[in-house]
Amino acid sequence: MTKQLCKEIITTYKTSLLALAGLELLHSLLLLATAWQFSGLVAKVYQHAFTDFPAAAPVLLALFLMLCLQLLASFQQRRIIIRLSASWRETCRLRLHQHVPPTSTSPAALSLQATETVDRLDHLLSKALPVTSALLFRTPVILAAALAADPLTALLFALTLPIAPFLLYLIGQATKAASSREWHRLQQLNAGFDDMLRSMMTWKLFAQEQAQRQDLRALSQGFAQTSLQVLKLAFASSFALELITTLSIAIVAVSTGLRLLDNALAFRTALLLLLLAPEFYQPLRQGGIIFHAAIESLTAWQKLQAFVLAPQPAAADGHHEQLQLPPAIHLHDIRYRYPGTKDILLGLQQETFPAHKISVITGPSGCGKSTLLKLLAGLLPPDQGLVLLNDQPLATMAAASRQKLIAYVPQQPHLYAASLQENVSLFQDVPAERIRQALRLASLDGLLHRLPAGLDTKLGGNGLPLSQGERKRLGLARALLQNRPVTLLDEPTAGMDEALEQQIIRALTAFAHRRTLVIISHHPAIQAIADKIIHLAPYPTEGADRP
Ligand SMILES: Nc1ncnc2c1ncn2[C@@H]1O[C@H](COP(=O)(O)OP(=O)(O)OP(=O)(O)O)[C@@H](O)[C@H]1O
Repeated sequence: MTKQLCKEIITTYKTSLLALAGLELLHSLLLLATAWQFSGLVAKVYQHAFTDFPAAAPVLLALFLMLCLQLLASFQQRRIIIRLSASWRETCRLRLHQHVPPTSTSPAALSLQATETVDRLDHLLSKALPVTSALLFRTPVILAAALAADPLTALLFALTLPIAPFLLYLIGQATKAASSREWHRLQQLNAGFDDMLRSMMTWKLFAQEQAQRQDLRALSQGFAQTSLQVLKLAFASSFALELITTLSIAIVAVSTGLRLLDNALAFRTALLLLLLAPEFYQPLRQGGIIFHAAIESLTAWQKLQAFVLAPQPAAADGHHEQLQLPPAIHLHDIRYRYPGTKDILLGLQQETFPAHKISVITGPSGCGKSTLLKLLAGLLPPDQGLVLLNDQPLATMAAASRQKLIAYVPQQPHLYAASLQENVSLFQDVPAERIRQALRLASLDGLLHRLPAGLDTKLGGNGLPLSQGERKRLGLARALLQNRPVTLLDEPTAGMDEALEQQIIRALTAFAHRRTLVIISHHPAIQAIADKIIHLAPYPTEGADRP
């Protein structure tokens, strides 16, 4: 899993990572030069080599410049890392958006993935990346310098270095499981809270808020406990690493100090080693602090990788240009069962929705009419069989081609927190007159006149809420504006009065000319304009007799 993530980041951000590596190397060499210069300065002061300040001025100036360059290198590294992390999170969100299955993921789970989960990846890049680059460049540079200056200290560095990673490995095993548990609890809490907010009115009506409150409290406590467990482990790992690195520095200090007393080591070399020892162990120290955050990031990555690593959706493949329009839709031996359910919901041997015609689907509630419409729209792939547009299998068409051919209006169209114009045009640049015309055809001109800011009136979110019927007609206006050769409508007139239904029917009859129109409806008035009526029967459950 980590390997795939690393591969993805390395291939996407090769140039930034190379720049980062170069800066880290420069930073390490500057650090070494500063320590060397500083130890030389102190040694000369100690040996009274400088008689006055001007004699020491060039060395001090060189030191100052080196420190400034170090700061500059750090600043640049930080900039690259922050940009890289922001860009990677943006990429993840875009891919999540591209690959979200339209029907099978709950909005709560999705919003958690798009916000909290993606943000947790930041720890990995903004915290773990600097430590990794320091371990890869600074540690070997200092080790090589120590080897040149004093092989015994280099040996001490080399012997104490692997203790910390080994310890982290042990702690990591425990942290991984705890982090996973914490994540699971957070998802439960999120879903519970989302559910409670949606059903608040119902709970109040049935005086059940108290029970809900208790459920939510139990979920929150569960999450708090697992979070505390993770924090305890994080504290233990940081403490263990601090202890080990401090002891290691102390061993190096005692060894150099004793040999200095014995005159086995020059003063300048001893000072240089003492200056370098904390720098050598610094990445390991930081490793302890970021280790827990990195595990959290990896747990988050587990949830995201299926979306992020999925192949990119192909651009329009020209299928929509080759088809004779509007296409007829043919079904061949279709079977569909929702993932996680026991029984097949839909089974159709042969069915055709003819071109230039209105087909109406009817059938008892729950028999799978809306599911069939989603199969026709290509939003759900059948488990078995083929959906063909003329002779082209829908499954082999690029999503972009499908979108150019098919408009789908669900039972409850979503209202975006945006203007009426944007809600109808779905954020496309469309002349206002065409939007007004679509609203007129969908019998929403009355609403348009009532709205204070006309097409610019904000809807959804904190804007104006629409009635169920208005929402339905807004979905219809979208489809009329999109003007696709295949238009699929799920109960477009449900809940409307007769007069309104007649207006919609007139608009649909005119619209159906030169299109393949498929409508789910129980209404006799809609069935009266149908060229073909398809009665969908519930698919027999296992053990029952097939019709
Ligand atoms: N995402 C899903 N996962 C599992 N089961 C689902 C899912 N969506 C729908 N179902 C189930 O599939 C069955 C058919 O649903 P569908 O909405 O297609 O029926 P319908 O015939 O359109 O019903 P209605 O006329 O009441 O709108 C229902 O029992 C429903 O619970």
